[in-house]
Amino acid sequence: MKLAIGNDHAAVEMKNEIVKYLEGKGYEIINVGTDTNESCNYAEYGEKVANLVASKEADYGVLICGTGVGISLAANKVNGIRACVCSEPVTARLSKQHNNSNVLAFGARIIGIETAKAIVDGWLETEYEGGRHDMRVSYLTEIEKKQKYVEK
Ligand SMILES: O=C[C@H](O)[C@H](O)[C@H](O)COP(=O)(O)O
Repeated sequence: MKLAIGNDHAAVEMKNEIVKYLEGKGYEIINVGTDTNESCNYAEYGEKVANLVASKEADYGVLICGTGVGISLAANKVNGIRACVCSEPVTARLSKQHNNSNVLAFGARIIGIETAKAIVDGWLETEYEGGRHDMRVSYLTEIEKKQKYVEK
């Protein structure tokens, strides 16, 4: 499985740990995050990962910034992306099972590395359930198609 990973300056160390952890488990990683502590814009990295997932160059995306919020907001602007910020594994699992999330986000300033690993494990191990959730998840795509308010 191919995973795209992105991060801003707040999450370089955690990104490196997570990349090492996931590579150790056999995942192929496309790292498009920053590798320096120089202040940068999380939105650029959320966009990069989202585009890799939307274009199917990656199966899933993992995003890390200070809180996970800004970088997931950016990813969710890309059509087809369902990015969820999770600070514990139960929400991460349910975001896949019920919401078919395709991008996982969390905050390097919010959680520790062991929680981050548990969140990533739970999310990657869980499958989308389908069934009653299909029409709800499909409606998210319908919202994208209906979008008409463009901020200039
Ligand atoms: O949602 C945004 C992220 O948490 C950023 O990592 C954070 O805003 C960066 O903050 P600072 O510029 O103070 O390092």
